[in-house]
Amino acid sequence: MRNTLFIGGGNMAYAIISGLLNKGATGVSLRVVDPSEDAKTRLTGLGVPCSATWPAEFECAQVVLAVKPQAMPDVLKQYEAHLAGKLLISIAAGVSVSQLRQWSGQANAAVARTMPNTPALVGKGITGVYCTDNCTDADHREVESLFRSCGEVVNLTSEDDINAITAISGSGPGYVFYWMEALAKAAQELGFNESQARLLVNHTFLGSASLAVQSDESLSTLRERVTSKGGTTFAGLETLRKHQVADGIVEGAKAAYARAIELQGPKP
Ligand SMILES: NC(=O)C1=CN([C@@H]2O[C@H](COP(=O)(O)OP(=O)(O)OC[C@H]3O[C@@H](n4cnc5c(N)ncnc54)[C@H](O)[C@@H]3O)[C@@H](O)[C@H]2O)C=CC1
Ligand SMILES: O=C(O)[C@@H]1CCC=N1
Repeated sequence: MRNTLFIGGGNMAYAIISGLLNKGATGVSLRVVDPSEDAKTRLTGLGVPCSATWPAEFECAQVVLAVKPQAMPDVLKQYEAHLAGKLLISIAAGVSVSQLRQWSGQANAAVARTMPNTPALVGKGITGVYCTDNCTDADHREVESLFRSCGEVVNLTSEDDINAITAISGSGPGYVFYWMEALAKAAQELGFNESQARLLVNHTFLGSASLAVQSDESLSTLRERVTSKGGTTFAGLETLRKHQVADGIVEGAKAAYARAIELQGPKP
């Protein structure tokens, strides 16, 4: 693995770095630049040096851009002098390749625009990867192995697919936790205490997702297997349908996609 500098050491950088360390990378090949004391404490705890300014002594051919989309223009301007000739690996939602090139002052930068998700923290993430044409085969391999260390990788050939994947798997854990919270609330209303409710919900989602991963059958078939005619699941699902829950999920994902496009701004 190449030496890699992370710009931004917040939640996602922490998740990816944890994955890399779990797969055998060492703090020697990684650095983080982040002015936040919190980030420094957490990353130092992992054995990865984190400094408030660019670590001049650290040589690297690639940087991971892991700051908030709104901070990206200023951050790229701030570090412009250090970025020349480096592979830029962005994880930011709704920040386009052309914006990254413009703000970093490198019209021809090799860029990997990616979209991971928070389950990366436990090695169960999924990351969409789009590489510009001027990325080398070695660049592709580096980016893929970076994200394979924290889960699955899906290679994409169109940049817009990154916005679509943001709406599905990037934001997806947010929708899943929203649903889990609601089911845990129902469990408590039916008399379970908080920790029992959490256990029941955690294992219902974990078990269902594991079953779906291991099964060749469609999601509809798996759902039908649970649903006895005139039984309890049928009653539950009928009520979900009456409340148009499926439509709400589809509309929610579309709203996330629209927001990714909006963050990206007009095409140059
Ligand atoms: N949280 C999520 O589920 C996902 C987030 N992303 C993307 O990851 C990026 C980071 O998100 P989070 O980690 O959630 O945010 P975060 O707020 O936890 O981390 C951002 C970090 O950037 C640091 N930072 C701010 N200004 C800086 C500067 N000038 N130089 C260096 N570091 C600076 C902050 O101190 C902070 O630690 C965003 O662009 C987001 O779109 C992508 C996939 C999933
Ligand atoms: O909500 C966001 O904008 C980021 C990107 C995907 C997940 N979290």
